[in-house]
Amino acid sequence: MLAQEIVCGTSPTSHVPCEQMPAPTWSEARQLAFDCAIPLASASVPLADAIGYVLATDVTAYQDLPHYASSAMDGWAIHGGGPWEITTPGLPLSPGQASVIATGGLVPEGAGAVLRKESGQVLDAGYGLQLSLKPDAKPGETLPGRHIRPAGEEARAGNVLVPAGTLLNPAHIALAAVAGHDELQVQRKPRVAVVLTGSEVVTSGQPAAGQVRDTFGPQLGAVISQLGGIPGSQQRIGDSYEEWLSALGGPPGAERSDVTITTGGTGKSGTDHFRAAVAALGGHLLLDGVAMRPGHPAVLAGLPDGRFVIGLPGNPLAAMMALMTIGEPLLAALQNQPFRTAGHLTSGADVAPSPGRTQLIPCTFVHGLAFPASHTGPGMMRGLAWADGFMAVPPGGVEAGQPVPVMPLPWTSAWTRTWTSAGSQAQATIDFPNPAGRYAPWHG
Ligand SMILES: Nc1nc2c(c(=O)[nH]1)N[C@H]1C(S)=C(S)[C@@H](COP(=O)(O)OP(=O)(O)OC[C@H]3O[C@@H](n4cnc5c(N)ncnc54)[C@H](O)[C@@H]3O)O[C@H]1N2
Ligand code: MOO
Repeated sequence: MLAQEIVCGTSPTSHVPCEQMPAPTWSEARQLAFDCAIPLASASVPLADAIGYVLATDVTAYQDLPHYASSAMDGWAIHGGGPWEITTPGLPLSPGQASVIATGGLVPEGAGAVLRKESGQVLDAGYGLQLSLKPDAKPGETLPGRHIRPAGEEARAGNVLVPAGTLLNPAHIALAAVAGHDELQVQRKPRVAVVLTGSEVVTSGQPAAGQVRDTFGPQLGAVISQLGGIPGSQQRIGDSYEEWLSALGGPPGAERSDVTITTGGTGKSGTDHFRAAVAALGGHLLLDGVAMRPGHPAVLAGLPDGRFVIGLPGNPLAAMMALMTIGEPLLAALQNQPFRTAGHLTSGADVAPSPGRTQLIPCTFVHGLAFPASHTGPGMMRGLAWADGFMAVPPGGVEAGQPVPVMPLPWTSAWTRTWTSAGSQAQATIDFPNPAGRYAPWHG
């Protein structure tokens, strides 16, 4: 859903056309992509379906957890120090009485403790069964509260068990079930359609000269899911304006996406139609180019029906860096997730300056250092394939030993340990919890 105030470029207040403004920096572009969306509506879903969604409303305890005092052992509920006369289970106990109880059973009124089976012995006393402590029973077995799980020891009625904003994992769902919830209110996930463009793009086998093998079709669905979206339709078109118009307009009656990602056609040649098609559909550009490399021609637009369109450049690495710059914060905002700022690691190598633009370089994280990968040209996938994240090297470059902004990739363990398990917004700042592991902590 589009935010009410849509801005372009670096001005927060005016509606200056994008082309008249300097391209925003990488950080500004990320912030702008985040700020231009408001969260999608929430919906109530059955517990099991809520895993992987962001919780929209706190899950609270309807009653104390556990809601009654129960036995932690198989044995006897006892009143007093023994020996005890064994009575009917479930009835209130008077001093000197005991009754059989199973693990999880309701502790009867009057019971001060539970004597576990191994610690007691039963004799027929003639007038009834009598329970006594075994001589080898552990000390303290009859002390008040022994082997009783008191009511409310896990939570009190009204306590917040899972705060709104949490990305729900299976254990959260189990906790909600324990607390008596049947459905949870979750943030709707954005539906993301993909339009792959380019008549030179082929989808199988080895491409001939002048053709390229499609790198986006096989990976984008998974990356969209990893960013919290629901992959929708995937359409392939050539390079004509008519095809662009009809693909962005969408087939009549088709389920509308919240976001459409296009690939290619962000340049300004005769076969690049992103901007013209958006304009013809009554849309407007929210971002037109970013001061970064690769990926500088990336575009973000809004259509009158509330849809966002992300224009990824055709070059494969450029497209993925543009997706992390624009798509990642946009999808986070639509899901009511916090804005994710870059962390910092120490650079393991010098990176030369590139005046006026941020260099996005796939890198590996080794013992707290970030090492730029090789094979990171805008059209290459080889460097990214082995990377843990990417460096966002400022225009002035970076020297080995200096801190450099870094971000994890959605498919690496670094991402899992920083962001997808972040829970509440307050916990969502980047912090590696395992400094002893391969990934050392980020510097602030
Ligand atoms: N005169 C200029 N030319 C270019 C500029 C510029 O500033 N001035 N910028 C260059 C940069 S940087 C980029 S990035 C690209 C952006 O190009 P487009 O978004 O218009 O993309 P295309 O021209 O359609 O394709 C570029 C490149 O990517 C290949 N491609 C396209 N789709 C796929 C796919 N599905 N899988 C793999 N590869 C794909 C396509 O064949 C081209 O090689 O413009 C530069 N030019
Ligand atoms: O920005 Mo292009 O994205 O360098 O390949």
